[in-house]
Amino acid sequence: MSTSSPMLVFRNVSVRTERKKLLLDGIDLDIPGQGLYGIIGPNGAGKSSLVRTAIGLLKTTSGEVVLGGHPLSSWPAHALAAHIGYVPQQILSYWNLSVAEMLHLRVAQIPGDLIEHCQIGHLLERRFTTLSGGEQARVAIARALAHRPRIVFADEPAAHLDMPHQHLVLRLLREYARTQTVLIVLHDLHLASRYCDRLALFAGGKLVASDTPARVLTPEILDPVYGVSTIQAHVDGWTFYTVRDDIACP
Ligand SMILES: Nc1ncnc2c1ncn2[C@@H]1O[C@H](COP(=O)(O)OP(=O)(O)OP(=O)(O)O)[C@@H](O)[C@H]1O
Repeated sequence: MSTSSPMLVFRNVSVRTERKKLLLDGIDLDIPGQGLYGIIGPNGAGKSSLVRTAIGLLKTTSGEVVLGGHPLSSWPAHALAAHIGYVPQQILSYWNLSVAEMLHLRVAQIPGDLIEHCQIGHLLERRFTTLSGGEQARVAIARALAHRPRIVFADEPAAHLDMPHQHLVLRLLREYARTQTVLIVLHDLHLASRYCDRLALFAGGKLVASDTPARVLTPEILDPVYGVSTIQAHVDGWTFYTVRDDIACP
């Protein structure tokens, strides 16, 4: 399939839990065959549910997810595992493995440039469970990219990272997205505006807007969704976002 065709398509996708709670509500979205695609929105908006549905961890109640031109439901599990990389929101390891052992579960030969780019060379012999949150996040990103998947899902990979490592990881994912598809959940709107090619804004399980960062990150669109009055500051060509302090958070 060419990089110009969509890599991932949601066609009128709704997802309900067994107790009938609506997690996603009629989502129509095309994710291109390359580029860094940001998913933003308030807590509980449905961002993780979208990612979990895209990789088959949540089943659609109606509508269809199409991955690489084929219905997600038709993908054999081993082919799906080879095609995608996933950085979950909560990174868990149930075994007392070293970082090198964890990565070797994915690939026989760990790419040296990936170790360098994720800055995890000094962590390879450490037990994963003893790492700090930021160190675990960098290992999780290396693990997600190690087998060169066609599409990567990263659910808040920047959440535990300090400022330099946030940019390190965003640059790494943007570089990867030059030829592949990367879908990333972000809360930091500055990072979203600076690194993402396109953004999809979610609220209450619905897709509110899907466009370039400049077109989505406007007070007219953000304020009703976040229930606050946003301010944008422009410094050195970058845009930074915050809220006025004279209003109550929702
Ligand atoms: N299995 C489930 N059963 C019941 N409710 C669920 C389930 N999974 C998610 N939810 C609820 O659905 C809503 C969307 O959850 P989701 O994790 O997709 O939000 P999110 O946008 O990723 O939020 P956050 O920014 O807080 O991580 C939340 O209210 C959540 O509590």
